[in-house]
Amino acid sequence: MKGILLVNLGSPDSPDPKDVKKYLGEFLMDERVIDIPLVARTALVKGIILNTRPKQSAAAYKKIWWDEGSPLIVISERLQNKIQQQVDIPVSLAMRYGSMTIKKGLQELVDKGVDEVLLFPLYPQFAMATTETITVLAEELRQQYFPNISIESVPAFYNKPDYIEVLSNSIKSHLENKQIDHLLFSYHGVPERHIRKSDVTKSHCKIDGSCCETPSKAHEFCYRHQCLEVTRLVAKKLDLKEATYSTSFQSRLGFDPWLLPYTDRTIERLGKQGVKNMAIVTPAFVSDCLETLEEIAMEGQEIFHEVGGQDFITIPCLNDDVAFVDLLSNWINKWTNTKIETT
Ligand SMILES: C=CC1=C(C)c2cc3[nH]c(cc4nc(cc5[nH]c(cc1n2)c(C)c5CCC(=O)O)C(CCC(=O)O)=C4C)c(C)c3C=C
Ligand SMILES: [Fe+2]
Ligand SMILES: [Fe+2]
Repeated sequence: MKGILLVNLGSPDSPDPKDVKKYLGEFLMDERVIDIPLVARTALVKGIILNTRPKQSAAAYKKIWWDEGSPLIVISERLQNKIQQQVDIPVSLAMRYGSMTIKKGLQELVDKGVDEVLLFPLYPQFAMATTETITVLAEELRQQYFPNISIESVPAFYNKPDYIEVLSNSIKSHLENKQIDHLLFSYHGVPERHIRKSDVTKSHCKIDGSCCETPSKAHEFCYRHQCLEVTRLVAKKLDLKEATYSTSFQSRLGFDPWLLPYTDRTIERLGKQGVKNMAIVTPAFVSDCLETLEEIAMEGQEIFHEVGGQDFITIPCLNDDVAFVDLLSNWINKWTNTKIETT
């Protein structure tokens, strides 16, 4: 029997610094997130980051935490429940980090009689630190604990026309009757090094002005290309004029060069250049989370107001919107009957 495992990033069990430290320890010790040799990674994460960051992150989590729990997890559960109502096969939910493990999710499916799993990383764009770490871990767990099941993974869906349509419609509906001067597409950042590492051609990704627009096999695994494509395709669909939108990357951690331009500096620059009303959309996240509710909706807004900006509209993620539920359920139903199309 077929079954679905939706996988998102995960959150701490609570906004308590102790739980945040445990969660960050697991997350940042992942070799696909902080991709340096084990000894250096341990020294950096356990010796430096975990001594200071958990307190700071816990304070941020406290600002956005809901009575039901972490927004990212609550929203992912709502999505799972709504999809389950539209498909005939079992749908489970797991998180890459934290208590809702992929192992438990696979076990739940196996207990229901599933032996063919469609692994569905909830990320529109491929990244080593998201899609790849999920698929690699799921395969390791399969080999070790579930050798009698098969796992097929849903690839990044950043350029699927029906996804672009749902995203564009969501943006349009949130901007209805609003006068905005600029729409910023802010994606989670990654270190530039991750882009080069994921380049299957080993020579295409120069992270310059043009490589991401020059067709290449590398783009199947190029996070930067896939982010820029989402912006381009949505802008085309919504007929946005060139100077009225742009792309930036948020949530930088550490001192390595990450993808440019940075979101916080872009918001500041836009405000200083006289943009009075701006909107911001975050298409690397399908569920609202710390990075959208705190870093963008709170910190981003504060930066914009400090430099003279006025209206700052944060467009919610697709979350459990009916159109997004229909989209994912449609893809799942197609796979249930045949095989899902790959990009
Ligand atoms: C959308 C995809 C994401 C990518 C790519 C990504 C890369 C990445 N992240 C860090 C470090 C942190 N990320 C944190 C939170 C966080 N990151 C994502 C998504 C991506 N991360 C989400 C959805 C969240 C929010 C989780 C939630 O519970 O709401 C954090 C924790 C918060 C903080 O202290 O800032 C860290 C740390 C790195 C190093 C990285 C590298 C590629
Ligand atoms: Fe992150
Ligand atoms: Fe590129």
